[in-house]
Amino acid sequence: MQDGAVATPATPVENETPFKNLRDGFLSSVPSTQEFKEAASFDVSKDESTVSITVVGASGDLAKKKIFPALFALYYEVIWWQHFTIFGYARSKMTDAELRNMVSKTLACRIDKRENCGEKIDQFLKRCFYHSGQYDSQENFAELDKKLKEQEGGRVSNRLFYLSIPPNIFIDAVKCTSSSASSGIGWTRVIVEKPFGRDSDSSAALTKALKQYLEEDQIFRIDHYLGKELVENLSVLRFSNLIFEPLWSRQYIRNVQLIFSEDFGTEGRGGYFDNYGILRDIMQNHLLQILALFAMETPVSLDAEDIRNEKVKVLRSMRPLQLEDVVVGQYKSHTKGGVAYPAYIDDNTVPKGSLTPTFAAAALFIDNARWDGVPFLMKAGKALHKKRVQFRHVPGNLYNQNFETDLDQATNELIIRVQPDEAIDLKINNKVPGLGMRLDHSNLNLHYAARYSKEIPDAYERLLLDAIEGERRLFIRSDELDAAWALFTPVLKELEEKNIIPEYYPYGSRGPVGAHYLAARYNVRWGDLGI
Ligand SMILES: NC(=O)C1=CN([C@@H]2O[C@H](COP(=O)(O)OP(=O)(O)OC[C@H]3O[C@@H](n4cnc5c(N)ncnc54)[C@H](OP(=O)(O)O)[C@@H]3O)[C@@H](O)[C@H]2O)C=CC1
Ligand SMILES: O=C1O[C@H](COP(=O)(O)O)[C@@H](O)[C@H](O)[C@H]1O
Repeated sequence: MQDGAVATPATPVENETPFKNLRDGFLSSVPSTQEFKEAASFDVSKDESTVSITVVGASGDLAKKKIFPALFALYYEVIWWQHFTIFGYARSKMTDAELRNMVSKTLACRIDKRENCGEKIDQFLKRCFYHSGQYDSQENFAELDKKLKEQEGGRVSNRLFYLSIPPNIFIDAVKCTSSSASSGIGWTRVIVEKPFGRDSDSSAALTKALKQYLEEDQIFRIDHYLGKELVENLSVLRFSNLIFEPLWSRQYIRNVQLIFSEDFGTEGRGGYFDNYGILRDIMQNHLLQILALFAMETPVSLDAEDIRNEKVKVLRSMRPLQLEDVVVGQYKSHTKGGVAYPAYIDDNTVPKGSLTPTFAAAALFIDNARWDGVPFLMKAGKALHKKRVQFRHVPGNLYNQNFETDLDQATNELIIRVQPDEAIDLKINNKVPGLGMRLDHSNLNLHYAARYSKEIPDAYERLLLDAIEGERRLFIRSDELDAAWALFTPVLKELEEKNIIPEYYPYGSRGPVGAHYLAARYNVRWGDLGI
């Protein structure tokens, strides 16, 4: 709490909530065996069944950076299923020992952070195996199936395949998985990584192809932003606080801003990125998902289908993005403090003369009774001056100029910082103490690091646990995906067909000035990136 206004209770909320199930205890403490037994509803058949997780593309960047560390964190925090196996699968030749060595390197940085971590890593690695094969070989997947069966030891087998591979080989891998390596009696689920196509047509084709081999409820389309703590908290903030929900409409909210800013370029991923650009990489998925959660109507229940129904409804109420409501940019080289930062096109995996946007700002509108006329402004960019993802909404002002304050400055704002330093800030106006009447602006804030001692789980931990539990709430349904692409496809086509030249901005800057003109057109000033 800033400005020393009100004392907060000394006991953190986490200590007031007794352990109820594995998720409640998740990351706060490792549950005792007794607690684990009491949480039997978590996995009723844990003695008889097995869970096998196969990371397809195990040699790749995402597997090393996110998936194996998340699996280990789940293992460390949740004791986990008595019988579980993790397989890496890729074309690279590796033995089990080499995979374990690779995984242990990715975990090394965690060792000193957690109690008994080294011991836990050793136990975890013993459950990790590797099989080398082609992504389109039924025979190689049948070999994997055989190895999985050996580990499953005749128990009911539940299998999760995480497709951490480039999109052009998704379908081959799904086909082989479903025909040669799916589980017999238990469930088989497949996590699919973005990008889910490049536009409406390619996305529909991908969905159609996936559905040749899988039912919709077997497909878990991951958008890792939905697994981020502050994005999860958005619905809680909205629907459990009476002070917010009545204000959540055009009547009180002037504009909503969703800002994604990275302080590094495409570094090493230029080949992938150039085929997609920032609108597809960040806006059409991560930012639009946050927008949908922010703007949807109250769902009938917290069930996955009820929430996803509301998200689809709000996405379908939106106007497709118009070319005049988009500004695109691309970073150029810049030297600062004697260090030369490269331009996007200096990346040797990017084609010469590429016009692919690394920055975009956009204004979107929802044509429904709640949001009619409210601009939802998005800004996303790489190689900017700060690393920050946040969104804010700006309600109208109740006071007027008579009180020696800048009217625009005096609006209330709710700022939700997704990362880093997760925080929620509510900007309020208050009177400066004294005999006069002068207004000041202060923040009521919840800074997670100060409020909670527990480590915030990585989005991939939450999402992997959800997929294993069959919880679909945070995964994208195919009709959601169609609705999201319908909003972006026309403008993406226009940008490409008209060869729109991006505005060039220096690496490490605040991005193109065009973003400010776009916001100004809707009478909006971008919020400062700091809270
Ligand atoms: N990396 C990231 O931060 C993010 C990635 N994603 C998505 O996750 C998925 C995996 O990403 P990432 O790990 O970066 O991908 P990689 O490029 O590292 O590829 C993963 C593995 O797939 C195999 N592979 C790569 N290219 C080909 C090819 N042309 N043909 C056949 N096999 C190939 C390689 O394994 P081998 O040669 O051993 O078979 C490689 O190790 C992608 O869909 C990506 O879009 C999504 C969000 C973030
Ligand atoms: O999906 C993607 O997300 C990352 C940013 O993820 P974060 O969790 O680190 O915020 C982005 O760098 C990448 O380009 C994109 O594909």
